[in-house]
Amino acid sequence: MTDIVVEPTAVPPTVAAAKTVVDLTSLGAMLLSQGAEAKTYRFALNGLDCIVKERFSKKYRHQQLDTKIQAKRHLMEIRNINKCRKHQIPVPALYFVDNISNRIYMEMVDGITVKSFIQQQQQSTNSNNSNEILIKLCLEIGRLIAKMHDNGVIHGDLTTSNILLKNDDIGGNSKIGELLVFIDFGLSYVSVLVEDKAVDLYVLERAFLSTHPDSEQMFDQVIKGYADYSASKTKATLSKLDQVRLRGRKKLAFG
Ligand SMILES: Nc1ncnc2c1ncn2[C@@H]1O[C@H](COP(=O)(O)OP(=O)(O)OP(=O)(O)O)[C@@H](O)[C@H]1O
Repeated sequence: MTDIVVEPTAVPPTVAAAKTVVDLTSLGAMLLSQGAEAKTYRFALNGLDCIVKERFSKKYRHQQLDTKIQAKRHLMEIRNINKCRKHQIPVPALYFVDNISNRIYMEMVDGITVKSFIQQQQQSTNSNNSNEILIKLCLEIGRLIAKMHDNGVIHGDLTTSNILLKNDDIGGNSKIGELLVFIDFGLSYVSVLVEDKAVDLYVLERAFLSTHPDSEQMFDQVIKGYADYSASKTKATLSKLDQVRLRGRKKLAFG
């Protein structure tokens, strides 16, 4: 049986039906980054500026296992981006999905990572204004994560690199919350368990503290935003977070 791979180019379907997956760079895509599991390209999809995320094989893994893991992460990423979008949690729009090449063609967010933004603000000379902006930003991050959890989505890899901030006049910071976009849902899954929600927050806390010096107060604002979303819905998760932290400290101390 011949595999049919449909490439979203302007070529006629007879030409697009190919036995092998076409290298994106040969279609004019520009490689932006290569992570542990996927490559990210910038690509013009019939004139539409987009990002293509393509999962690649890990040669050290058993091939069948690798294919299974790739397919699962690809599927979870699509499913949970869609779920978030349905519930008005900001994520890129999905334009096209290819389940054979494991490629996701999505909206290109014109902006920077929250990681870079925090670093810029921490170096700013107007520290009062920067603090105010960072407080608003962190409150909103917390609120949106609570909303994601309330809708059953666990991100699985929350870091300040996996949240983007759209380019805008951030100096007029009243709408900073509207500029956030969550990406990288490859490790996401669906769960309503407080344990899973608490671990999701703990992963973000570790990322904050290891990436940004003196960020304890910023993370406190994330927690405040999370709690403010709905005290009744978030209370159990936040008390579980204390237990998860304790476990984390014991693990660090005793291995
Ligand atoms: N929709 C998007 N718009 C703009 N930039 C994006 C978008 N999606 C991803 N990127 C950029 O590509 C980078 C890698 O994307 P992503 O985190 O989804 O892939 P990844 O390979 O899983 O990364 P890593 O292994 O480093 O976690 C992001 O840090 C971001 O800079």
